[in-house]
Amino acid sequence: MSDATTSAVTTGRDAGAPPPRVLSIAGTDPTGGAGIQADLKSIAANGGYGMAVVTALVAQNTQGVRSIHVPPTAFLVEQLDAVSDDVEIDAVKIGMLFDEHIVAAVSAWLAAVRPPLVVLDPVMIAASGDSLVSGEAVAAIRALLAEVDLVTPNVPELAALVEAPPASGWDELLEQARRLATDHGVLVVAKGGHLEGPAARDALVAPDGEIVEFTSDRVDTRNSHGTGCSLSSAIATLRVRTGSWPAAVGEAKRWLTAALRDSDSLAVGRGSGPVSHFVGLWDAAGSLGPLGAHVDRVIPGSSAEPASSDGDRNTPGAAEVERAWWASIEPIRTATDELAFVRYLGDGTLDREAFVRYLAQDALYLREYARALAAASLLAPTPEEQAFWAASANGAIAAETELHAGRVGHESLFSAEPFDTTSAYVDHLLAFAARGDYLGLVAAILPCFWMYDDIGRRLAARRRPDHPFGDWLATYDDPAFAASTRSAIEIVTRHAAAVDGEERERMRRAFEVSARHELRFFAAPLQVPSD
Ligand SMILES: Nc1ncnc2c1ncn2[C@@H]1O[C@H](COP(=O)(O)OP(=O)(O)O)[C@@H](O)[C@H]1O
Ligand SMILES: Cc1ncc(COP(=O)(O)O)c(N)n1
Repeated sequence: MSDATTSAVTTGRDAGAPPPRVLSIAGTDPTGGAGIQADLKSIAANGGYGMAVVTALVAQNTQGVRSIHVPPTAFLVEQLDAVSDDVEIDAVKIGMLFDEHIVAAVSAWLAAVRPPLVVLDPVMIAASGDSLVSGEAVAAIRALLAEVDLVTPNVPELAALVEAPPASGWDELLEQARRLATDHGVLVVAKGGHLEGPAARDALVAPDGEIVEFTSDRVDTRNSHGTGCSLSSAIATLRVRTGSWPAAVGEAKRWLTAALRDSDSLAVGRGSGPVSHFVGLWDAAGSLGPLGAHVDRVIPGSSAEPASSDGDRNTPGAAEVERAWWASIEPIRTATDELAFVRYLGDGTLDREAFVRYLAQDALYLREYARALAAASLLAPTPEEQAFWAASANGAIAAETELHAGRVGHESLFSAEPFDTTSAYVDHLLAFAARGDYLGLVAAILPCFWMYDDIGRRLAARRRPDHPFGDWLATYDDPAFAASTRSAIEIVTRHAAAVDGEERERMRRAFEVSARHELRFFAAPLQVPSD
């Protein structure tokens, strides 16, 4: 299994490569929220070409499962062969397998075809609580783990696979995931959707025990039908596109959270409804205006009216801006993750002097960053934004600087000279402030929130009792900072969605330049400063 990060999720299409051809092998949901129907939407929403082989037909809706019809296994094999005899498959996502006969047929097909990537969602129980597997299936699914790259159990599925009671907390969930990963030599995405608490946490756990955590705010909705199906299909698709499992899981979760947030807008069914798979795309399509906008010829005598052509057809919504901007800095984010400084900080092997150099630069940076935030408050068009930036300025100067001073001592901190990388970053921010350019300024401010929050989550997950930088890594795991990051993203992307394309691109460039400054900032402590 290679983790080399190659192509980026920067565009809808990856240069030179066809869209990933992703096959879902799963059951059906006629209401379109789970199973194969959800998989096809998820694959498409994440830039792949979806294909589907049906294991079982399920008469279900948002309220529950009514009955299950399983076609003969021989027909399942015919469907599988029909696909693999003709199409080059880039990734397979396996969902509902229902019984051991289906598991055996899929297992034999995998052994013969050997698709490059296999993700297994070990579906056992629908969100409604109904069982989707028969008696012997769990043992057969456990045996199938030897043939897959990554498995995505929820809390009860993980418990069934490791033959333990369902985890009641995060640490217990991680422990079970570690056991499953080690025992079966498989990557595990342990999903914490069923746990309590304000955050929805998932973790990617490797057989060697390495854990990468992914956290989002818990969306207040009952529309969790098909979240597991959608997540696993997105991961399979994005793994092909990014070449990296952590990037694929992170991107998939980010997309799913946006789709959950928009789910109430769908109004499908009276139970636990589907997520809004095409949230970004529909935001963009919404700007096409009323249906009929594409009528470009009116035949004399017909009653058809040409639709109004005003409005910017390419205007995205805030969610789409969020996704596009984050994707546009994917190579920068990956390069940051791969920096020796970040890796050594995570595994605890970082040289202490380099760590102190980093703290000193960070303290110098934060003083000026606080000024940039204060300027954003000064220029803000609404009292809410004014208050948000002012509170962030306060947070940056007070809490963070205290934190640094507590570690290194005021003297060595403030006697340090700024590195060129620090000065360049600060100058980039303050130039927007000096020009009174609110939109450029807040776009430039955003990566410090967003990238720090993103990297911080992964670093915080590396903590262990004897970690030399353990107390520092713990500071990255701050729910209040995660909440501020979310607010900052929402403020900036809302503005970016409201301006014209040229202005939006100017903002995105300010954002991207700051992202590059973040990369250089993290690289600097291990580089010999130039004169
Ligand atoms: N209310 C929620 N808000 C945000 N993310 C959620 C929520 N519920 C579930 N998720 C996410 O959806 C995915 C599926 O999670 P989970 O509900 O645990 O699995 P399943 O759908 O298989 O039962 C995970 O990434 C989880 O973190
Ligand atoms: C055919 C089928 N497959 C899977 C699920 C579970 O969906 P989820 O766990 O994603 O809510 C489902 N309800 N129907």
